[in-house]
Order: sequence, then C-alpha cells, then structure tokens
Amino acid sequence: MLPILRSRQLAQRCLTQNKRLLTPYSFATDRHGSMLNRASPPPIQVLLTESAGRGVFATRKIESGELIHTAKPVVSHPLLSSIDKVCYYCLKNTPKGSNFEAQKVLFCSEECREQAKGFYEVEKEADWSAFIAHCRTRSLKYPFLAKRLACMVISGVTSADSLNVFQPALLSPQIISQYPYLPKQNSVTNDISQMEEELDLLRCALEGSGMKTEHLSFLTIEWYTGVLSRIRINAFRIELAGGSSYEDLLTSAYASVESEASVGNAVYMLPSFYNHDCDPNTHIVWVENVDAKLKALRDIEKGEELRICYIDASMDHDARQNILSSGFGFKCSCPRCLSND
Ligand SMILES: C[S@@+](CC[C@H](N)C(=O)[O-])C[C@H]1O[C@@H](n2cnc3c(N)ncnc32)[C@H](O)[C@@H]1O
Repeated sequence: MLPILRSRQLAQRCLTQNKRLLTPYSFATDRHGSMLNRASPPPIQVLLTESAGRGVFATRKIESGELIHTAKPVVSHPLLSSIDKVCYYCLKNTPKGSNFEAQKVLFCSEECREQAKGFYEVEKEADWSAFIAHCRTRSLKYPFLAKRLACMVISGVTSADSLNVFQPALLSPQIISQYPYLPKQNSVTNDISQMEEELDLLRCALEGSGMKTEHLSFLTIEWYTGVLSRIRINAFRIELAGGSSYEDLLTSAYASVESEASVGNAVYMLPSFYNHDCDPNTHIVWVENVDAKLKALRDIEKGEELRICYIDASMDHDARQNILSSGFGFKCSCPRCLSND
C-alpha cells in the first residue's frame, strides 16, 4: 500500500538520485487509467531503472509545486467503515439521504451512479453478507478491490488480466492481503487456504445471483492470488485532504497521520510505476475524491526519476527499513537511508 508523504520539512529537502535511463517501457492507458489532463501530455515517461524495476522519469524540467498529472483509478473501493459516508464510486464525502442513494450505498451524483453501472449492476444482484463478514472479522481491505474487479470483468468493462501490467508482490501469501500497518495483535494470517475460502465466498455470492458458470470461469485461485498480490504492492490508501491550496494539502495530509482519515483504497495505472524514496521529490494527493494528483515537491531536472514516499517518512531509519522490507519486499537504498538518517 502506498500512502502519502506527510512531512513539510521533507518536502523541502533536495536530494536527487541519478539513474541511468534504460529501455523505455511503453504503457497503455485504459479508460480507467487514463490521465485527466488531456490538453498536453504529462512531462514524464516510464523507463527501466537500474535496481528498482520500472520507474517514472521527467521528460523536461518540472517546477516545484507543479501539478505533474492527475489519474483516475483502475479500480477503487471504500473502506467498510466509510460505505455510509462516501460515494461508492468516487469516494467523495457524501451526506446520507442524498437523492442518489441506491440500496445500502451512496452515490454523490447521477454521473457517479451511471459510471458505477460497470460493476454495480452485477454486484447488487448478489448477497455479499458472508463475504463481507469474512473480511470484516479479519480486517481485510484488499478482497473488496478484487470483488469489484471481478464484477467489472463480468460486466465487460475491463478484462480479467487488467492488473497483469503491475508488479506482483514478492511476498509470502501470509502477508499478501494484509493491511501493512495493522498492529500485530490485530493481524490475521491470510494464507492460501484462507484466500481459497474468500474466493469461494466470492463465487458463491455471484452464483447465487444466477450468474452463469461460463461468466465466472476466470475466477480461479491463480487469478485471485495474482490480483491480490498486485493490489498488495500497488494499491494506495486514499486520504481526502479537502483543502484547495497546496499548503492546505500538505497541512491536512500531515494532520491525517493522527486521524487515520483513510476512506478507501485504489489502484492507478501511472502512479503505480512511481518508485519509493524516503526523501521524495513528488507527492500524491487526493483533494475531494479518488482522482489522484501528482505534484512536484521541489524542482526536478529533465531525466531525473520521480519518486514518492510509500510510508510515513517521519519514522526513523530502522522503522522505515523494516516496513519497506516486510511490507513491500525491498531494501531501501535511497540517499537518505544510505546516509543512515
Ligand atoms: C509500486 S511498485 C513501483 C513500480 C515498480 N518498480 C514496477 O516496475 O512496476 C513498487 C515496487 O517497486 C520496487 N521499488 C520501489 N521503490 C524501490 C526502491 N527505492 N528500491 C528498490 N525497489 C523499489 C519494489 O519492488 C516495490 O515492491
């Protein structure tokens, strides 16, 4: 899971990493992963790095504070605790009693209700109570993204392999579907047999709604574990900042460390190619809904890699290394870690 940078001081530091640019990686954006700003292409490209797989690089100088690009999610889902507070499609705060309510979920606008048809027409026919109870008792978030993706595949708005472009987690099955920052006493092992149980519950809900078996043939354990493993590494925790200025965004993002203001989770196309740095030059923020904004934290030179911070950068060296190693499967060798800061 990739949370947001919270520290104002860190935003001011200016360390860059010179990475040799290797083979360009050409990516395709689908209708969910497409960028909002179509007027001019964003000043970035995805290339191979020397040691961190693919990464995002500047194609021109980017000014501090510049909005680099925006992105819509490939798949998103509110937290169970937010279902009665935010739009079921775009995660915008939505007062109960809105005209756009549908059964037990809320939509902030007719447009979102329309957009949600891509999964909601399938989802609303099924009884999800057993699946929800399973996830609720284990504090699991990611299976809801897999469930929504499954409904999108069935209704034909996306393909079963739509997440295959993302790097899968090189982690044990035990932690693939875990929320990385759960306190130890709350953590529940989710091994393969538990994932099989989840998949059974997902299938049963869909079969119970009268769905034909041939429409569910993609729901294999390989599909489910592959999807969860990619979600595990590439999903962002959405925290709505709600401010309008850049300063507001930084301040409210910082405040949200205390309040754990997460409203949901989402996977994006381009943002998922950003690598991590404990002293990042780029920041991802959400203002009022799930649409992500990537902003420069300082001047970035042409050819420089753009990196965001996946964790709470205010933690000390050892804590950061531990989380990145156990939660993301890599040893961080950013300049800040190398200097033992
Ligand atoms: C969200 S993905 C970033 C894009 C990824 N490099 C790719 O090729 O798809 C996160 C993964 O990238 C790699 N990664 C990100 N930041 C890294 C870093 N600072 N050092 C080493 N590997 C890193 C790790 O394998 C991590 O699990």
